[in-house]
Amino acid sequence: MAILLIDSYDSFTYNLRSLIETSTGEKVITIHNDSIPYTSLLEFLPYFKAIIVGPGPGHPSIASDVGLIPYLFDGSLEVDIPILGICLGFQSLCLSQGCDVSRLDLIKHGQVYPVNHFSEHELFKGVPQGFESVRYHSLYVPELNDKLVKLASTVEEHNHKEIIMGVGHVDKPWFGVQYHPESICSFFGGQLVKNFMSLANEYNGKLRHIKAYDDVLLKGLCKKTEIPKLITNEVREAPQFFKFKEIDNGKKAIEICDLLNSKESEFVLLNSASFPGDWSIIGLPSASTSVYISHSTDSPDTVTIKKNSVTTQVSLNGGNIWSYISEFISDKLSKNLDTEQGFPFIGGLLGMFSYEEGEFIHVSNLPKLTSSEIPDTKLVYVEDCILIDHSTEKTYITTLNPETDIEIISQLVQSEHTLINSRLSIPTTKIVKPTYEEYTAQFSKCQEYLSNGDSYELCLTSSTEIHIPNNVTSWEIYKTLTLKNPSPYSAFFKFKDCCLISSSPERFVKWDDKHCELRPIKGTVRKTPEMDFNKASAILNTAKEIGENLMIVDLIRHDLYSFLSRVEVQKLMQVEEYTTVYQLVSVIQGQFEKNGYQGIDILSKSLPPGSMTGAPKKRSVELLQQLENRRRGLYSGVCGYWSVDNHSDWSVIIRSLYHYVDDVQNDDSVSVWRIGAGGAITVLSDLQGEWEELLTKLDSALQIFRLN
Ligand SMILES: C=C(O[C@@H]1C=C(C(=O)O)C=C[C@H]1O)C(=O)O
Ligand SMILES: NC(=O)CC[C@H](N)C(=O)O
Repeated sequence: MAILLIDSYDSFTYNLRSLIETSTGEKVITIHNDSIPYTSLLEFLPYFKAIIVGPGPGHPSIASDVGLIPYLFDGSLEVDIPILGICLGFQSLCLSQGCDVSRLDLIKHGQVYPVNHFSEHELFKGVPQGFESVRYHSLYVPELNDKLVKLASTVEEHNHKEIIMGVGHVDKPWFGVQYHPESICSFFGGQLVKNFMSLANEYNGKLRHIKAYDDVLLKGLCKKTEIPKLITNEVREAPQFFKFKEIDNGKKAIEICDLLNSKESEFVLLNSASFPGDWSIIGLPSASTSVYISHSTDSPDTVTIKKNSVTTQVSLNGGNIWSYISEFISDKLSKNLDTEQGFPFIGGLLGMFSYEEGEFIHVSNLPKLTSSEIPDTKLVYVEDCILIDHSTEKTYITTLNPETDIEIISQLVQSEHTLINSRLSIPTTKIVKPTYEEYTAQFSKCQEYLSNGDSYELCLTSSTEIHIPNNVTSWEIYKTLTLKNPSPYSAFFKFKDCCLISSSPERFVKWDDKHCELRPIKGTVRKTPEMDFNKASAILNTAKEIGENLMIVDLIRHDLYSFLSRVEVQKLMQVEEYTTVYQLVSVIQGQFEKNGYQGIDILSKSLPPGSMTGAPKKRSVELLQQLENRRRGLYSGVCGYWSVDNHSDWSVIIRSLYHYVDDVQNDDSVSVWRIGAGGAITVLSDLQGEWEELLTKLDSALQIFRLN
């Protein structure tokens, strides 16, 4: 026997599923509200003890927002099924019984309120008065009619108005709550679900016969939402070949790369020279063993491979880029090599994925960024690396290739070199920034979507173009940026068709065989001489900043719970200091299970990063696409590595510059580089504040340029 959970494409659904499973021990089958027609669902209903109708964007009266949900409440069944509606589900229940659904005058997204309950109702048994719960809603039910009884409420602080937070039907086994019991900041959510199931069991015992759980039948029902695993084969115990050598070398990663650059030796660099990344990784592509993998969302069905200087187009044969790279690496993949040195990377894939490579984006509706197709996935497989451990200041040369002569690399790295003077600033011929007028119009559109209940938070972003004369090299730009804005996830990737220079402060996901860790940043305060840590902490400890961060923490928990059953928030909203800003950071960890999903499954289904979209993710991405009407390209994507021993780390591409090979002006004498910048817009945002925040973030990279 099971519980049916109906998802309205919300970003918190799997948090709810986990809450139901852990509090009741029941199996949960999840479907979308439009997975099947209601008439087809009818034959499955006798197998379910109860239905939980989850939250979601939109309005309960809009058919495309709620799908089959209204039919559940039309009273046409001979014997009713117990139903608990949450937020949009609650509003749908109230609307179906003839109550109005109106818009709140002060909308609450990600805000904690004390809730009181009444008449000692079973639904709130064991729940104290004034229990804290998170509200994510624009709409509310102002008044109940005689079919529904008020079971809980909260009070608005601005007008002391009571807002209904819980209802029960007078003669049907239907209940609803307006708040989100599954949020990380809600209490007694599990108790509520447990109480609902006791009520449901009591009702079922008297009136319903529930059919025994039928795995095949019910799996057929949820076919649409089940995600296949990307790695299916047994991975080897250890890499086929691995060798390393510690070298005596005082050079920093940037000095080694400068040396390689001066010798025209190819390299890619992940330069985590400061907390929380404590290693720098230099990948050394080689003509014989390296493989370049490119994929463009404009040609979704093929991937371009370059190996031994030969380029081939490979059909994905019905798969996608994720199945391709998983297959590519699967015969090389081994269990974590737990070396004494704790190498994060021993060879494998290094590179990046663009925003458009993520879910829910309809690229064909967007204008192209350059005249030719741009890569949305750009990876290089390398077997030779230089690794620098910043905690011990030790340098290692590593290889997966028995043919590699580590001595040759050691000698190269150890050869005499002084850092070639970096430029204090980079000359530009033109900088095209977003305009305040355009931003104002987009900001007010965001507010409209937020107040209609279509989104709880929208990460609105802009693009700035920088025209740089071609006599300035990308490596020079990198050196200047990393000097002015050192960051934990600094990176330099130069490929034939694109280049990325990142000074990102934000980890997206890191994984090994056992865990994955996500580290969203949301909440930003500019550093000035007057702004110290304590003052910034006070600003970051307000409803606006907490709400922004909380929404993304809940969204990421959902992304992880869609694959894993053990997810933990290890840090909730801590203030961290960076070169130009203070940021509010949370850390969420998920644990992998034996023979279950792995890190690559999570990465493939969690892009774009929630901190760059807002929540609910699907609807927010769609709205942002309409609003921004441009490709974000590498900005808002991720860059990092996947080691063949299944250690992996990806950062969010922000505070970064990027360039595509065709993006040139004036007969190729000037290259166009781009920087994206933006921030989360919520109902508590103010236009001026958000605009300044955007400029602050933009400045973290823009500060290195001067107009010629
Ligand atoms: C959108 C950007 O940053 C994102 C938005 C943040 C915010 O709204 O506070 C903070 C960090 C990033 O997740 C950017 O840097 O352009
Ligand atoms: N969290 C939700 O389910 C929100 C429901 C509805 N879209 C509102 O804003 O009120």
